[in-house]
Amino acid sequence: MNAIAITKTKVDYDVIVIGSGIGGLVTATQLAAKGAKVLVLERYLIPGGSAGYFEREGYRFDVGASMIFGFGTEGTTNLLTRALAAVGMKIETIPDPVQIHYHLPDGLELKVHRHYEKFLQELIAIFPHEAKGIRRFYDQCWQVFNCLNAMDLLSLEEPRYLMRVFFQHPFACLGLVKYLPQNAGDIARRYISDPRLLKFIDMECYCWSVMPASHTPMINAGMVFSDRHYGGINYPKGGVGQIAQKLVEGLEKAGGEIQYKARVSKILLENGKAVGVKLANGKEYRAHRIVSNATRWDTFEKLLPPEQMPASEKRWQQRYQKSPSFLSLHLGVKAEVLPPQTECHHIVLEDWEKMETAEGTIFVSIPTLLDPSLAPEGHHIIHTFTPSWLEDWQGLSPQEYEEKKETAAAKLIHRLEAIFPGLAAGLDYQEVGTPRTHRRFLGRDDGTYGPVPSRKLAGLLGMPFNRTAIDGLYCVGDSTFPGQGLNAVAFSGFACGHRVAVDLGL
Ligand SMILES: NC(=O)c1ccc[n+]([C@@H]2O[C@H](COP(=O)([O-])OP(=O)(O)OC[C@H]3O[C@@H](n4cnc5c(N)ncnc54)[C@H](O)[C@@H]3O)[C@@H](O)[C@H]2O)c1
Ligand SMILES: CC(C)=CCC/C(C)=C/C=C/C(C)=C/C=C/C(C)=C/C=C/C=C(C)/C=C/C=C(C)/C=C/C=C(\C)CCC=C(C)C
Repeated sequence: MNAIAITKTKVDYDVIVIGSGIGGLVTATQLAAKGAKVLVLERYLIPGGSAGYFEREGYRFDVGASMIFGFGTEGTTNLLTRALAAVGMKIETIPDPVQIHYHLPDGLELKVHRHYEKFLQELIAIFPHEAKGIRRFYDQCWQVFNCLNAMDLLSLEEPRYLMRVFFQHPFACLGLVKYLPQNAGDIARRYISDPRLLKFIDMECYCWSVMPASHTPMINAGMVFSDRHYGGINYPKGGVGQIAQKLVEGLEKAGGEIQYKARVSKILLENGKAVGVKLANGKEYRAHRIVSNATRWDTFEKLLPPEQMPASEKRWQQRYQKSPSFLSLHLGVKAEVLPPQTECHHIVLEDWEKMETAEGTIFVSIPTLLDPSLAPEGHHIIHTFTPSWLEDWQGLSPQEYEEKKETAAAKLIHRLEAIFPGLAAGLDYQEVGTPRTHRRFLGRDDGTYGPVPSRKLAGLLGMPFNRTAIDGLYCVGDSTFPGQGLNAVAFSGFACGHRVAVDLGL
């Protein structure tokens, strides 16, 4: 396919996408499927970014979490299924019967079953006096989800789409308009008063938004708290890395291109318009539209001159801050370490005061319980991670850095012995990642997990869509509406692809 020729200067592509995270790849595949000439530039060796993988001694580890939303088969919110289908791809998935097994302070033990009513019964059995409030809160989440799940999910920056969707689903649209400025904590407090139950709701939010309920947008809570029972949590066979691999396969089949080890060092501007990119190796490519899947901090402070940062970006940086990064422990363990009936995902916290502190909450994923092929026979993967800030890992000598990693890993393993007795003795392989690792391999400023509100905001209202103040430049991924999460960045990719396609007249 030929690039659309508008200017006299040679234009190599219709669209260049910087980065092959799931946000970037969904944008690229959506556009390639519509006939655009697309190039994806990825600085690393494989695609996927936070949803990538690495292999060591017979284990295939997911870089990020293994709890995947968006692989349902019904409705419109199954965005990973739909993104793959758009380029003729499909992934076999394995359903997870329990989203999370919580191990919380004061013996609060609870499983979030895929079956909604079973989850509610388990929660109500612990808080019988709040039975009504529990139902009313989670039922409101369903109202949000049902609105979203009724409509085509595309760019909210495209007036003709908004008009169409409003005429097709007026009540669903008005429902969403009502929830857009709200946070989950305010709605929970309307129905629930038990402080311990409210702390539980905080943890329900924190474990994916890294913010308590008061700072977690209700739209996102509605998606997560309902889709886990609707489409469910489904693990891609062969590991999370399969999602990006298949999207790349589909991209190439649709005529798109991807280059690895291609680090973009600069977005090229002419008369204030983004017209191309320059790679670290000096090569330059030009395109009609540039999409950045790097974080907004990386895009506007490193790929563009920071002294020319648009006022809207400065305002965004005041509203949102970088969430912590993670200390990640990738463990290979003997199978007998896991008690029978162990669930795939766990959250461990011993003291409510520490939920948001560094190395407070522990997240655990054991993907081999769903797909045993990811580890050598008789072994499992235990991926455990906990919030950690870059500054705690800076200014260390190589030896001090190694020692700090060892100490932090030993502390985590010791805490995990509470749910997996014998873990330390059953270790077969161990690799520790720090915020420095995330910064280096994912190219994310300070290794951040993504933006979080720096103060209480009105739900999702402050989160920017895909267009930026710079003509021809778009952002996609978790620093755009609606934020972190694979299904969330897939939405951002659908929206970005849609907006760019309309702008290109495709
Ligand atoms: N369970 C889950 O839902 C789950 C699991 C894993 C990851 N995640 C989420 O995925 C989201 C991230 O997705 P995303 O699409 O925003 O981005 P991403 O950070 O995953 O991907 C960005 C990509 O851009 C590349 N890149 C950065 N700068 C570059 C440059 N200058 N030149 C070339 N390439 C460059 C990086 O190498 C990376 O591959 C996060 O929110 C994360 O939490 C969620
Ligand atoms: C027209 C008118 C009037 C109006 C209009 C309105 C409208 C239409 C609106 C619309 C809106 C929309 C579309 C929206 C959308 C949204 C979305 C899609 C959202 C999504 C979301 C998602 C999410 C948030 C997800 C997330 C997830 C996550 C983050 C996950 C994570 C996980 C992890 C980390 C795990 C951990 C744990 C353990 C391990 C335990």
